Amino acid sequence: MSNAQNNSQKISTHTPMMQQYLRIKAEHADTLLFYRMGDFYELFYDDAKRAAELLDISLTARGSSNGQPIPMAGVPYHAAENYLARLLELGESVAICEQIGDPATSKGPVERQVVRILTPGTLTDEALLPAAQENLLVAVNPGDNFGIACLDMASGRFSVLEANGREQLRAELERLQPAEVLYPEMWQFSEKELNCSCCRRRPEWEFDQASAKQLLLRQFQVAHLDGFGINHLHSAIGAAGAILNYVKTTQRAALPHITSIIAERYDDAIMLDAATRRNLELVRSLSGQKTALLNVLDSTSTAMGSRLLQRWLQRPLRNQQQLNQRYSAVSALQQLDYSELHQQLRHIGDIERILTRIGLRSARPRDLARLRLALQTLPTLQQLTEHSDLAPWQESIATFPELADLLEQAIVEQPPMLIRDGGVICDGFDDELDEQRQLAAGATDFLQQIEARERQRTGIMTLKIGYNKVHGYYLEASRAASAQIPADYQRRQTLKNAERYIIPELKTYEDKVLQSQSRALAREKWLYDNLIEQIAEQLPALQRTATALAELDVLRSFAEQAITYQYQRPELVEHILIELSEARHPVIERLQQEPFIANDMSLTPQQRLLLITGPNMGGKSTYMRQAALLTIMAHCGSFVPASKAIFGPIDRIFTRIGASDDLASGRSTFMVEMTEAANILHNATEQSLVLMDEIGRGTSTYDGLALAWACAEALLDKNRALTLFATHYFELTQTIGEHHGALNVHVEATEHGDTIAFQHKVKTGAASRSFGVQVAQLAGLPSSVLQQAKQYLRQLEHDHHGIVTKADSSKVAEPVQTPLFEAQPSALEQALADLDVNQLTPIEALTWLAQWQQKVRTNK
Ligand SMILES: Nc1ncnc2c1ncn2[C@@H]1O[C@H](COP(=O)(O)OP(=O)(O)OP(=O)(O)O)[C@@H](O)[C@H]1O
Repeated sequence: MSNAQNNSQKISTHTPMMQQYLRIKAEHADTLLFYRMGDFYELFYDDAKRAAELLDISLTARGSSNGQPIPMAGVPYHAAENYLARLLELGESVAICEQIGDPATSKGPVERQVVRILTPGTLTDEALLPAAQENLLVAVNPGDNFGIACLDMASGRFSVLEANGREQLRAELERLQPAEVLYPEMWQFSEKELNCSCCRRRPEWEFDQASAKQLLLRQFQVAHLDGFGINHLHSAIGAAGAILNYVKTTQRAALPHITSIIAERYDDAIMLDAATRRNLELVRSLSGQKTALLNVLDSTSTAMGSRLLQRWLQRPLRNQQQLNQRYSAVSALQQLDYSELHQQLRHIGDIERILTRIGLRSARPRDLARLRLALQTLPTLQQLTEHSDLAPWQESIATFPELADLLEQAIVEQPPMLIRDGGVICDGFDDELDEQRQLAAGATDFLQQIEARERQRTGIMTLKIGYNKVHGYYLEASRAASAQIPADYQRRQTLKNAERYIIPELKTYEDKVLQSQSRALAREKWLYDNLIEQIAEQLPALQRTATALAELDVLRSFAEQAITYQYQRPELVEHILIELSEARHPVIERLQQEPFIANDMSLTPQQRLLLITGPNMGGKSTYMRQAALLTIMAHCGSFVPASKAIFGPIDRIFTRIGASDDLASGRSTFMVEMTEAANILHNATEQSLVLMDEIGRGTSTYDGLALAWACAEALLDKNRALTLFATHYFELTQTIGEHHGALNVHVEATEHGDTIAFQHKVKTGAASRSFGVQVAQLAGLPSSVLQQAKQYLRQLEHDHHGIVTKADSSKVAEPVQTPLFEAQPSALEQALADLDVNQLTPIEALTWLAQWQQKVRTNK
């Protein structure tokens, strides 16, 4: 039991302030409570210890209560954001408890209330959010299917879908990379399964479908959910309800920016399983040093554009009409002034998130200044996008001249961070504010006059007027000048080198200044809130504009990339096909110094498997990956690095690339490899693109070869998927490569003496050998080991003539296992071999035959 809980049982023995604290803390047991004390947020008891450890701040004690010292840690109010950001990054949630009563009129401790709970998945504050990434709150509701709801709180984008089984759930969570996941408390999920370090069990009833429906109806102010097309997604509706419940509890405010919910359909997008998403390194690389596809494709001008590009890459579309519309837009943007467009879009900034903060009434003065600039830019953007192929976007960009005017008149050029200190609203915008400000300024002038006069009167030239909260306005003089202080000065405070005095006149003006200043501030705050209300009235239209601008930003980025790196417009057809001419790998071609060798590739139902052989480092993986990356780029609407690219319908992309131990879930390299292969063989269709890189290498030669062979055969004959199959098992070039529907190709390399040169050119036909030893030499293997390897290689080649058979145990260590390909004779074969036909009568022969037929039939 925590100290705080312990103490709360004896709450009445604490000081009144501590009683208040413990009452509030009891309602937020799992959350760190930031308790406002003047200019600090303070944490007590276990919260203090935890925060001190996580933030590396000092742990002290604030007096004692109930006879015990109270552990305390505190952060200054004005620097709280930094600390909050760090805590949230570490997966903590923080309840912000503010003073809401007036200290001057309070009896006992000033009234306090939790005004917001910050959790990793519900952030909207600029300082707490990563600009270039979405920050998603996801709820998972297991039922017949796994209902998934997902909210990007900072933009209001709300979506649902249902995953059919754990594999699909994993794939979706890999795509979404949630910041926080909610699930019903009856269920058991690990952080790894949910792909998130901040998972919360929520009460079962929050996922209840009927009450979830009611919540959604109220949120969207509609009579039924038919218009959203989500009625059939029962578990997902429950999940959406849990999200709304949670967000309402944490925000403690209305959520006007969440205006609709989208049902994501699996058929709309090319499906990518979790392993494929990771392996293809679409938006993040597997290791820190590598570069993801996103990094080379992203030349967007705004953070909201960059986030949209990530969403597009993670969910490539299948609708060819929509894709063609995007291609046409990219072509149009290539012809327009896309550099100027870039400049103008930069002015737009991140209005998506600004609009959310306006909806939540938490926008800061600088948000309004940025919105003003964005609104001023809209007419130019409309002009710059004048083209028939851009009509769908141009029409969605509205201009808001009245709002732009209003913000121009109301908000100063460079407003301060917070409205609290004033100075946000322009002079001349509001008569009453001007009047209060003049009064305050007039009084300040008067104080300056007093200062000048008193210097004159006393002859103390260093005499100055100052102010602090305790003593108000005072006159300060150095202690050395004490003798010159007139009799009407009343001493208020003695410092080390100075004395502070007041005079009655000063007190009178102090009241005036403070009154007019606080009236001006109150008026300013009122005007500011009003302004936000006026903007909020137009929120839906503004959000539509923001969405169109984000899309335009991504399409503009595609156009720029296409021109800079000679990408071509893909062609989409209705029959099954992937045809690439002179294709390049979009990431490697940018990163490496050496020129990149372009290659062709053709997959059709008649030639649906390419068996790729060639030396290590020859470029097999690169060739395969580029096919998948180009397919994904094309299905986002981007042009592709190839002189020509034609795609038929694609339903899924599968990859079995590389291998790593999954120690956390207790799976070995080989187990991971086989699990991924099983997923492919169960699910790939003739419209799927399958990348199989060196399957079987995780086990012994025979098992590996056998498995690779059987997998390739199944992909060819059963799945009939479009398959790129790289292997070092040369035996497959004869068994599979010459199969109907398959083609042998190899990456070229030439041998120069003992070393090897890679041409990286893909050619028809099988490779003759592996060059493994030569590549090992390039890698710097010790020459004694290399010499030994060469000798063993000669022995092996001599013994096996290229085909793997049982090795000679007297010469090399033999892989110990039963040879899979030496089939044992079946019982029937054995019986037939044992049969002496000459000894049989015709009747016996017929009986024998009938018996065996019976046996065979019953066995089937
Ligand atoms: N078409 C190409 N043009 C230029 N360089 C290339 C090309 N393809 C590959 N490379 C270079 O060769 C390196 C090795 O390529 P890759 O990993 O595809 O080889 P691999 O045949 O799959 O090797 P292994 O069998 O060892 O996995 C790449 O990192 C890249 O630098």
